[in-house]
Amino acid sequence: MIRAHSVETVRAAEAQAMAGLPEGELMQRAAGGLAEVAAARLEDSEGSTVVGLVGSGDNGGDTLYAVAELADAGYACAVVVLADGGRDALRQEALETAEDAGTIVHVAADDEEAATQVVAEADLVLDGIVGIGGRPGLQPRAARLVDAIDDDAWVIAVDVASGLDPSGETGEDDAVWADETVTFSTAKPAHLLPAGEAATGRLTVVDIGLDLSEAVAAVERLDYDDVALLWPVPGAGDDKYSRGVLGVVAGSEAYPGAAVLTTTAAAEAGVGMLRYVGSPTPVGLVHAAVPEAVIGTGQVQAWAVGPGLPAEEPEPSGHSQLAAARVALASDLPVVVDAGGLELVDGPRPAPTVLTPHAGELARLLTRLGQGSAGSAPEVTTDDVGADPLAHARRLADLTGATVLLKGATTLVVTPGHPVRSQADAPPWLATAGAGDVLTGVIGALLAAGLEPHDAASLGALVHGVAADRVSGGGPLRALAVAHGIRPTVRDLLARGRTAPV
Ligand SMILES: NC(=O)C1=CN([C@@H]2O[C@H](COP(=O)(O)OP(=O)(O)OC[C@H]3O[C@@H](n4cnc5c(N)ncnc54)[C@H](O)[C@@H]3O)[C@@H](O)[C@H]2O)[C@@H](O)CC1
Ligand SMILES: [K+]
Repeated sequence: MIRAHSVETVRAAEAQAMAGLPEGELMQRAAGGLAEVAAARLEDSEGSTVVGLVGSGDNGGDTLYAVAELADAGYACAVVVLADGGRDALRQEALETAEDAGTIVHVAADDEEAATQVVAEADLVLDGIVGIGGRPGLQPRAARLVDAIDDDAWVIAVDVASGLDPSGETGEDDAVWADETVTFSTAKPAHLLPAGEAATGRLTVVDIGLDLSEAVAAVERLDYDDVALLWPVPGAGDDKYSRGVLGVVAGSEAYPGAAVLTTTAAAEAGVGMLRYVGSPTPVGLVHAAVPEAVIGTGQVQAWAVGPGLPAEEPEPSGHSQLAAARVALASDLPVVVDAGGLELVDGPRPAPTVLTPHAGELARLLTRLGQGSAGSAPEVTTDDVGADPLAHARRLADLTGATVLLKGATTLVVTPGHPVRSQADAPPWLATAGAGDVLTGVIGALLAAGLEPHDAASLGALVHGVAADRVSGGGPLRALAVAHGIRPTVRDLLARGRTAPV
């Protein structure tokens, strides 16, 4: 699992580490790790010129010491001072070390033209304008210099891409767009959340010795090795019932395929048993495509409700299906609710619940629930959710007490009382009709096996994304192929867990 810690947590760990170390030791470690990564990238790209953009804080200090090491190693190095107050505002010892090693110093406020030229010519740029002490946005001069960076240059953000909100709460267009971020001891929320992830680029964590083992993470991301830890694997004493029975209420005369996709994915995820509830056309299709499924209601351990369910415009043949959906939602069993099923959600349920909206569905649901509780809450739009996905997912989680899985290039899983999970495993090709139905089937299978909603949703998102990646192989995919990719993906991820060193 990748964990990101808040700025406050990192600063506390830093203070604790510094208490037992000589002054400046942490910065030396940070700068040393940074210089090592930079040198490796220069070697790979046969680059020779380095520019550090430096601000007044410790982020600038890290950068100055790293540039000094690169200058010592023979690279042609310059720094561009962006701190208000120029040279005097920098850490003097760090500046002297860089200059002694042969670094040329330009003060942007004194000669912006010369500074712009040196930036434009660099093969590698170290962004040390601001780090975790930064406020969102760049000052105009910094923005102009960042604009001057050559498209072919390798841009390394030191700790956090300058201009981002380190907490990843608010998005910011005016930020350094890094190819890589070198951060220290732990990821920061901005690296893993939609508001900052794209500007972060590749994330490289350099260990500087902060102890965060007991610290609560602000954001988590499951990785491949977590599958073996979390995936429900049957034991010798299990039978189909003990492994979990999933009831699927999905598909309709208008959208019969959703039933096939959801049940196929649940079967591929290895559910103990499947029950399917629907109208005649999808029943026929499920019968043919997933012969393992039992048609009709019966005892289940969890429900998957909603893909292809026209809850707003019920079909004449779908009344008993809609009634089954309402019974499932009113039950004390775990439920994953998607698409049409979300129209039936009217507040908290007393049992484990996963809601899987995309941005538009989340906006509609918040508008509806917000109006219900506050009387005159303003309408929430899809654009509102797009601009601030985490806050809106949190709002729905708070209103319903449910786990909210907000789909997107980065999928967020928000459960009250848990660190946010953020998964970015899928290729953009997965943005295709039916992909959500597959995800619902996988999460349903995991809930039926007894996983907590937070784990079921994030593990489901991971496996769904990895399966899509494998199926795509860099090209188009279709949702049914992703559903069929779930089984080999889980098998290989479990095998990876068995062979991983203990
Ligand atoms: N906390 C830690 O554990 C460690 C921190 N280190 C480095 O120290 C950094 C944090 O240093 P600081 O706390 O000095 O803070 P920063 O270096 O992030 O920047 C703070 C300074 O920038 C100014 N500023 C804030 N937002 C700005 C903006 N948008 N535009 C222009 N100026 C802005 C502030 O007024 C302040 O003077 C980390 O990101 C990391 O690079 C490392 O040296 C090693 C360990
Ligand atoms: K930075």
